[in-house]
Amino acid sequence: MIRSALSYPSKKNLVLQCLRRMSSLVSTSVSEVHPGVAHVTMHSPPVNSLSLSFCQELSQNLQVIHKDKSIDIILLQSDIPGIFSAGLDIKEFTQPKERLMEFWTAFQQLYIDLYGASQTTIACMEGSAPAAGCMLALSCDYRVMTSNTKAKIGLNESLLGIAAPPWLAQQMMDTVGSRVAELSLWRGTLYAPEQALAIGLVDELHENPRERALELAVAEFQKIPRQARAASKTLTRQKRLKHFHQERQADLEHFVNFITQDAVQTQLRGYLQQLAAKKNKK
Ligand SMILES: CCCCCCCCCC/C=C/CC(=O)SCCNC(=O)CCNC(=O)[C@H](O)C(C)(C)COP(=O)(O)OP(=O)(O)OC[C@H]1O[C@@H](n2cnc3c(N)ncnc32)[C@H](O)[C@@H]1OP(=O)(O)O
Repeated sequence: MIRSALSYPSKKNLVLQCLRRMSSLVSTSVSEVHPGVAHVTMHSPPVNSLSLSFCQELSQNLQVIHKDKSIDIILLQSDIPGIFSAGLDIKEFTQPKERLMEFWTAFQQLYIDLYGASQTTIACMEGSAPAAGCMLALSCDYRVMTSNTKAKIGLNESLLGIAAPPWLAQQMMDTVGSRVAELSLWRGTLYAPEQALAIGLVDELHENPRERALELAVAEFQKIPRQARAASKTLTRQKRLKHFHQERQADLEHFVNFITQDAVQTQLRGYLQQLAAKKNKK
């Protein structure tokens, strides 16, 4: 039987709660929901867009959990209805160079901390996950998405006049195959849940992704020896991570050079205006 977080006022739980209270961190919370299973919950309204501080905070929380040997499964979720994460905070793209570098470095680190986690990670998506929101999901080991057709997932960067970084494009290729990824990337396709399931971008649809993820964690994944799960991950991810570390500095320079181009900045401003206009029409 699955019990609620409050049923487990374990030492671990208290440590995690104290850590959160002691820090000024506010956009993510961590709680042990079942022995060995931690929820990492994103709550940065309105849309969980990944700003510099949000990336840093999420990373910091993941690093705390990584060191905690009592946690072997992480469930990544959002408490904003209809949204998993809107991806990178587009306003960050218009900042001065120093800040852009800090921002991208934090985003790279978040990828390392999530994709490279030794624990088993499950993305519980109750809403949309465009672009870097999709990166968060792709970095997890398993993806459960809502069956609500309003939710969308995919890499829509091309529609902003930009392109996904090579390592994110690679994650898409690893997950759905080269040809589907290639088409998705240049079209900027955002998939409805049934389509995402059909191409293998998500693993399961469920009316209640949180409930399903916890059930999977306890009834299925925890039954597989922890060290075997971690070793299997190493088999498939180590090469990618090694390459990423080798290319990290070049990736940073590439990002800054690309995003500061006048044509790109014009496109991004136009995209932000489209978002605002869409909101005004509601
Ligand atoms: C070889 C070439 C190599 C190139 C290397 C260069 C690398 C460059 C890489 C750049 C990588 C980018 C990855 C990204 O993540 S880009 C971000 C992409 N994200 C999006 O396009 C999402 C846009 N948002 C939406 O589609 C919708 O908001 C939503 C998530 C579906 C939610 O819809 P909903 O109707 O609920 O909400 P609203 O649209 O009304 O939005 C509410 C407010 O939130 C603001 N908003 C939304 N998304 C973002 C965002 N990503 N960043 C900042 N702000 C965002 C929106 O403007 C509203 O704000 P307001 O209340 O102030 O009006």
